[in-house]
Amino acid sequence: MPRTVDGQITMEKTPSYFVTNDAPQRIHSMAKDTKLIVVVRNPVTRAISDYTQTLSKKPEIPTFEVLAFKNRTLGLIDASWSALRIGIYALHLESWMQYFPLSQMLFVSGEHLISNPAEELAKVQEFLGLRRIITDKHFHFNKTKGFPCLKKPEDTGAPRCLGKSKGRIHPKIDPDVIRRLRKFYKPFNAMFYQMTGEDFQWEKEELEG
Ligand SMILES: Nc1ncnc2c1ncn2[C@@H]1O[C@H](COP(=O)(O)OS(=O)(=O)O)[C@@H](OP(=O)(O)O)[C@H]1O
Repeated sequence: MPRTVDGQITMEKTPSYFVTNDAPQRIHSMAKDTKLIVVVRNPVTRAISDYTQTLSKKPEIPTFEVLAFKNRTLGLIDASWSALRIGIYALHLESWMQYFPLSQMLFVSGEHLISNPAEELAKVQEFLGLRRIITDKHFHFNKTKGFPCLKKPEDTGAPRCLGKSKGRIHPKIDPDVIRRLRKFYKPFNAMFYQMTGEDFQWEKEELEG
């Protein structure tokens, strides 16, 4: 990391740090006042999204349904498969809590980042001690893509949207597998809500879905 002078904020974004065993201790020994931002999303959707990304690079991999189980007949989920393991947020958060207080962590809802990006960005700006510069005037929802695009309010140019390879279409997964995964994550999600003091409503979202 480069040296940061007064008035500067140095940012680094590596999603895998959240699930890397050595990361909390190493980051803490580098700068213990580091602020941590984690974008979290319904772990079932996250797993399918993760799988979809791998599938786009390696089309020959087994189906999601095959990879998700150690023994499908027994309903034994393979929690060591990284696409599933990453979504056990409570487990990973526990390691970070050994080194950092919760006041130095912000959990951004991936779902809200799409449905209400301005509100989510307001939280980020406040957390970082920044003036609220990015507001709803900076977003334009692209219905075709299903994502908000970023625009400069004073600029008449086209808004900047997610690239072509982003927001991939997920394959249809066996509803029974989805049900089993929801059941699997339920206690871990509850633990995560309790630890963060925030209810991400992933169960409610599923009822509606
Ligand atoms: N701004 C914003 N808000 C909410 N969600 C977002 C945003 N940008 C990216 N995404 C979603 O994050 C998923 C991973 O993104 P990427 O595919 O771009 O990641 S990667 O860089 O290729 O690893 C991917 O999920 P899927 O839609 O399931 O593929 C993206 O849609």
